[in-house]
Amino acid sequence: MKKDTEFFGDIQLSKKMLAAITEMGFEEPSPIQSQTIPLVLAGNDVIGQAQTGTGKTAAFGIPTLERIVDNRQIQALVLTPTRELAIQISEELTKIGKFKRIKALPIYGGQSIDRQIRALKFGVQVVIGTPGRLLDHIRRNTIKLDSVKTLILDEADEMLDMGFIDDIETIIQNIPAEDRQTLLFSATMPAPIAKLAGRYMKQPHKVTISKEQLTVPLIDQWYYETREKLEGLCRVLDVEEIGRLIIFCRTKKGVDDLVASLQARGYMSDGLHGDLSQSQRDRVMKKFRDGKLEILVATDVAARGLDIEDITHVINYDIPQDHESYVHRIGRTGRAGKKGSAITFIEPREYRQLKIIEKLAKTRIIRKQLPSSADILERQREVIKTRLAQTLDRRGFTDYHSIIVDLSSDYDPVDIAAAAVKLYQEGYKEKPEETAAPLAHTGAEPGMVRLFINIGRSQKIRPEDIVRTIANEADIPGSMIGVINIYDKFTFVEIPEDVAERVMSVMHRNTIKGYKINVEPAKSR
Ligand SMILES: Nc1ncnc2c1ncn2[C@@H]1O[C@H](COP(=O)(O)OP(=O)(O)OP(=O)(O)O)[C@@H](O)[C@H]1O
Ligand SMILES: [Mg+2]
Repeated sequence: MKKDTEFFGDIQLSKKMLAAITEMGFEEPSPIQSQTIPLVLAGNDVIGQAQTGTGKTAAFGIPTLERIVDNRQIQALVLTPTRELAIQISEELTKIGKFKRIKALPIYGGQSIDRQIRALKFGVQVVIGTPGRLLDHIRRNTIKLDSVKTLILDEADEMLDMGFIDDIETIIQNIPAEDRQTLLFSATMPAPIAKLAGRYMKQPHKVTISKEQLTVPLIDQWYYETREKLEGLCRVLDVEEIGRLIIFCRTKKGVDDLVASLQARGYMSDGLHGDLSQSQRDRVMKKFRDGKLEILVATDVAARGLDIEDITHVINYDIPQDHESYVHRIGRTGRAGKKGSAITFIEPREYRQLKIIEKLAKTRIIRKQLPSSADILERQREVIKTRLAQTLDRRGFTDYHSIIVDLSSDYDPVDIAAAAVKLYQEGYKEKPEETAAPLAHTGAEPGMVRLFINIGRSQKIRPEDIVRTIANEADIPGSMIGVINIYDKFTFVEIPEDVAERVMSVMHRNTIKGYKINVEPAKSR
């Protein structure tokens, strides 16, 4: 007889299932997977708790999809707290169910309901949804849940949290109770959840991986105490070797403000929060996943479940409201065995709150001093060294040989090279980002050039002062100068292209009301 099962660790799975997860690069089950998959396959209710990034999606996904039969009825329903997570889980389940040809459909608010209705009519076996939109479909009678056998609450504690509980109960009431299997998964399971779960679950098996520590040991965790968080953040961004980064803020406005400040300083960043349109949310997430965006600034909407490759750092620009939020936020890095760094900024009065989080998350968050100017310089030197080495390796600089040959009759070659680096470093200091094109037109009207003016801590400088100074120093009428945008410590002006060079050279290292200012072309994002 032909064998149609194979082993994943010591779990017996169908060949089709094993082929799919092998294609996904899974060789061995993770601890939560080896403990929960057999229980779920046997039809049990399960509460699964394991650290962030340890494969909980596949822990419920593999056995649930393995039990799905070949018809076009909804047999499994996954509830998630956010739209982005619904999309992500739908993608992962589609991969897991690839050879079983399982149709999974994400259903969430902000997306055309008609399109969802058409897809549901076509017939799918797994639905992954956010509670609000699911309720919508239930009320419109556009979704049939009477053949659902498995209900999964991913991020169960968040789902059962006060805000969601009524919605969840209504959804549960639409699923036949007799043969319903219920699964709860999360990295955090506060005690009251187990009690609540008792209402919906039948003799649940509780599986807990690693009781000692809620956070992942591969994540380095530290904090900075400062009253100047923006300045501190920029220093950190200048010294840390960052691949991809999520910065968490407490409020939507906080996200918008920080994005504006970072963009103005030339850091490629964009925001994600609940007030954006769904198409904006999708666009930002796509850019971030595709590596076209280095810094994602977000509210807690991005704290749970998101699995994005190579996030090297998570920064809590605002301290999280509780230890659960801390655990989930920092868990966006250090996933699937990779290393990560989690940095928290606190103001002096938030020290106690940090200590409470540290204690409840059963972790260690060490204190560090903000990088000094010397650290930043040191890092710039390293970057220059790397770039020089790359340039040397790539060749293509022979055009410049004659300069060196000419100079070497009078100077030592090592001195010439060092002087070239100094020249570069001085330029580099003024333009921290390599993308700073000379006189960038970033966002400016045709024929105009936008300049970025950093006025440091000199809060007393008003836009009129800036316009007057530029007009006087560069000898152009004030009416030619447009003031674009005013933030705390910097502002943009737009000036005609043909006077840009002059304004730049006159204004460079000038002062306004005795304060030193810094003028440079606005950088493209
Ligand atoms: N057995 C495995 N072998 C290799 N990689 C795996 C395995 N299981 C899961 N992964 C990968 O590990 C990553 C993290 O998995 P997943 O998103 O399911 O974590 P999680 O436990 O749900 O985390 P969170 O608590 O943040 O939601 C994913 O990229 C997933 O594809
Ligand atoms: Mg998850």
